[in-house]
Amino acid sequence: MQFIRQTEFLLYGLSHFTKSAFLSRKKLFQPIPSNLESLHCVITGANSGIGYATAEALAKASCNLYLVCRNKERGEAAVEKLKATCGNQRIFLYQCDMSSMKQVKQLAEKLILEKRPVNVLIHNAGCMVHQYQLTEEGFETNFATNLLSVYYLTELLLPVLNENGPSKVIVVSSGGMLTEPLVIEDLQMKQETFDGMKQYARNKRQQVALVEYWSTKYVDLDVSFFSMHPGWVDTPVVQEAMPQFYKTMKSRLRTPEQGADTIVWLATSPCLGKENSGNFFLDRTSVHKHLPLACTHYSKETVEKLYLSLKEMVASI
Ligand SMILES: NC(=O)c1ccc[n+]([C@@H]2O[C@H](COP(=O)([O-])OP(=O)(O)OC[C@H]3O[C@@H](n4cnc5c(N)ncnc54)[C@H](O)[C@@H]3O)[C@@H](O)[C@H]2O)c1
Repeated sequence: MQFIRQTEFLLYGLSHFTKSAFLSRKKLFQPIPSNLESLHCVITGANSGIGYATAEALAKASCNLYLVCRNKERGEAAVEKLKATCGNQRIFLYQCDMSSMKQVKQLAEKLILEKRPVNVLIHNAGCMVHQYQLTEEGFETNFATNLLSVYYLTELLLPVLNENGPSKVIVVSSGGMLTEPLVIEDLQMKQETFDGMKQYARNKRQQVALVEYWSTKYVDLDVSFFSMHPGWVDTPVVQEAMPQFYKTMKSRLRTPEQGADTIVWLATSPCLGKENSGNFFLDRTSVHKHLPLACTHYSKETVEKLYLSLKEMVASI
């Protein structure tokens, strides 16, 4: 089955995730407006790659930005560069290691205390760590960064998002999730040989399922939920974590700006709301979450179990 999934994924990716696929679809895209002062956007992992390109496009669109970065110096450099190049002074830095739930909680508390009227939450920070590595709190690192923090920060900021609605939660997932079914047991891969790439793809599938779940659970809140795939993009994470893929695909990879395009569109388009909540996007289009032969479908009950496991894990933080 894994062979079928990988082959199907590769063929689909070569025709949909490359730079040329983006350029052919871009012809239909409308420009992003430049007067979006009413948007208050939190972006995690905002000092490099797709996160930085997202911040740059939103800064040019006059949005208020709260950049969440792990490293203070790199975060400050990103803020200064954005202010200088975009002529937007409403850009603020929040230092947070997203693999630490304690820090994620402090981040949410700070945003609430400072009364930041957040109405867009972009979960962009992500990692693919190949070694089995635990955080200080005892969580496997990929799981903590890619999934648990996404769950936790969203839940903590929901009251703020609702109060300042219509709001959007955007999760930067990955097409790699198409190669994995929804795993809800052994979330930290303790019971099998650790495989960082597999864990990353599982986390990305779990993100997509969680977004779907939130869209039905919080249907009465003034918040919509979206997941997306940026395409195959030339960024540090691809260079470092997937060197062979990077070497083979380098000339076909998208620029970070091209990868950020759908995130920026999701954040800024007034046409997106409850009717599209829970959907998975690629190149400004809602696309399917499963490959035809991959047998990756799951039930709502399964996602609910995942949700409850995550809830239990952060209960004592
Ligand atoms: N590049 C691609 O081809 C591709 C494809 C699919 C999905 N994605 C996703 O896009 C997102 C952005 O990745 P990118 O390609 O721009 O790579 P990147 O390495 O440039 O960006 C990842 C960002 O996340 C931050 N980050 C990682 N761990 C963190 C932590 N514990 N706390 C705070 N920040 C942390 C990094 O510092 C970095 O700024 C990721 O979620 C990634 O999974 C990328």
